[in-house]
Amino acid sequence: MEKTCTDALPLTMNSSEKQETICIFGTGDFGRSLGFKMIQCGYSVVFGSRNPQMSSLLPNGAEVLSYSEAAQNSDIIIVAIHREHYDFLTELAEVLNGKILVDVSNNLKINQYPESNAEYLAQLVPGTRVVKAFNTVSAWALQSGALDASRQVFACGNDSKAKQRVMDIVRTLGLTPLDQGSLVAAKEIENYPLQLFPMWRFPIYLSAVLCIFLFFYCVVREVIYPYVYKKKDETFRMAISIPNRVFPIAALTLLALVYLPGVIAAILQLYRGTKYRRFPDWLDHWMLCRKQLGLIALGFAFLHVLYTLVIPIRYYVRWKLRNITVTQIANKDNPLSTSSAWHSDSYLALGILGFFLFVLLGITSLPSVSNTVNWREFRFVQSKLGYLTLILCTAHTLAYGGKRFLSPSTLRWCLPSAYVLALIIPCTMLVIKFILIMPCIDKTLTRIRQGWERNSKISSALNGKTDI
Ligand SMILES: Cc1cc2nc3c(=O)[nH]c(=O)nc-3n(C[C@H](O)[C@H](O)[C@H](O)COP(=O)(O)OP(=O)(O)OC[C@H]3O[C@@H](n4cnc5c(N)ncnc54)[C@H](O)[C@@H]3O)c2cc1C
Ligand SMILES: NC(=O)C1=CN([C@@H]2O[C@H](COP(=O)(O)OP(=O)(O)OC[C@H]3O[C@@H](n4cnc5c(N)ncnc54)[C@H](OP(=O)(O)O)[C@@H]3O)[C@@H](O)[C@H]2O)C=CC1
Ligand code: HEM
Ligand SMILES: [Fe+3]
Repeated sequence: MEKTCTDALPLTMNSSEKQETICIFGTGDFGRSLGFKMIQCGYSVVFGSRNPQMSSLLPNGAEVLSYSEAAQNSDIIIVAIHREHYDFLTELAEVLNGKILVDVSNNLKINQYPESNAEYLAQLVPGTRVVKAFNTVSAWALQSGALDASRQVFACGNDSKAKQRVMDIVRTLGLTPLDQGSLVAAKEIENYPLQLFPMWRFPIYLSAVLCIFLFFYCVVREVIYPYVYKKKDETFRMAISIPNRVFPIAALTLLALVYLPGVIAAILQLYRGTKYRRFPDWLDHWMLCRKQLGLIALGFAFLHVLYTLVIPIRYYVRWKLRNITVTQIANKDNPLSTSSAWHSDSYLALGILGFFLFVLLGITSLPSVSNTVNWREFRFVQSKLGYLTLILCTAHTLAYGGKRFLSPSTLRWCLPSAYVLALIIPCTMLVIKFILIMPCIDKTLTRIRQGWERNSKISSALNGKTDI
């Protein structure tokens, strides 16, 4: 079992077990934090610095020398210096010859330089073996131990032995090394910490546009229309009842958009008669951000449930109930309508069941949970239960609308009730999916997915073409 150091107290190592000496160039934030962590894990650390006497705040137990003296103490040198200050390393070429240089640098902008910092370092001191690593770990996380977000260390390098040595150090520090191949991958690794939720951008924009559109649609129907025709001020609806239309409709629409690409992908494969041609980029990207779409949809569903919980305590609802009670007393008999009881209880029950499965989908997408299930189990939950969630939530909305569906009395300026908008994508989707799972079609699709091709001659000629 490999020894790794999590956040243990400095280990007292007897001399025989002393681990190798690591040299760190630069006594700045990152150099100091990495040195501190390394000493904690039993390494001996020698810092290289421009002013060894002046360096303060260094972890105790560390030695600090000039760069060239420090380099002679180890064959692994971690260059904790900004790329802009690499030039002086050419003067150390002789003492660095044959050593492993670990480039930990990041840039301020994506693709700031034509080549990666690691490749630039390899050009500056060609006699060394450069490995890229540690740039995705923050100095603060190293120091505070809060490594949850950045426990993964992407590593790459042309010399596999050197890369292995560095990855062993990563493991000893309790981090997770991910081998990304040769030094060519350094550019991507350097861009990685600069991206800001790359997979969330499209889903967030789409959700924002959807919510804004739905909000104004409901304001037109439920605030402006009554004001124009009945001079009634219903602006208070913008606080609870309109958001409690916007959020559930957005939740249902986004949930349908999670499963729509799978349907489009299936239709594409049937149309092409093969699974061996790439999906168009827009479909690829859509497929890749389904998780984010699904989680945003779940967030909206939660909001909808919270807004629904407060319905009975709303002043407006209590005022309405009081009025109904008064009229009921006035005209005495008002027998229970079992059909209305059935109607309201059934749509609520469908909503609760749909929401339960929705939450289950969200839980299985937590890495700690999805890592414990195999691919088939994951797909069963995400795909099969996902569709069941969609069916239940669509049925909940249909039942909620009941007989009002598109009845002329609900149209306002020809605009149907908002919930009708929620039904467009899910119902279309479910109808197409229903057709796709017809045995005759499903059998062909399954064969295609198992590698059968309608006409391998034509498709081999077409192979590699990307779009339709
Ligand atoms: C709350 C929530 C959380 C979610 N979390 C995640 C998550 O963590 N990770 C995630 O990936 N998704 C997540 N999703 C999105 C969604 O549940 C999954 O992507 C789900 O797998 C989609 O199922 P599908 O049947 O539409 O598509 P898939 O099962 O992915 O299939 C899509 C298409 O891929 C092709 N295909 C599928 N299987 C094969 C095969 N064996 N051979 C060839 N082609 C094939 C077919 O064309 C198929 O139509 C989440 C959704 C929600 C609502
Ligand atoms: N800070 C962080 O969280 C992370 C930083 N990194 C990377 O680590 C490297 C160091 O970052 P960080 O420690 O924050 O930077 P700092 O500016 O805090 O420290 C850089 C160190 O480089 C040394 N250095 C050598 N030559 C020069 C020079 N000409 N001008 C200035 N400094 C020089 C200095 O050490 P001395 O004075 O002893 O010579 C200085 O302390 C960078 O490449 C950064 O991208 C990567 C991941 C996270
Ligand atoms: C605990 C679970 C749920 C309960 C108790 C519930 C309850 C309700 C209630 C009471 C309404 C009527 C709201 C009103 O008249 O103001 C409603 C409407 C609606 N619900 Fe739910 N719901 C649940 C879950 C869901 C989920 C998971 C979805 C979709 C993903 C959803 C989608 C909708 C939609 C689209 C409407 C119509 C909104 C409108 O146009 O007014 N609901 N729900
Ligand atoms: Fe810094």
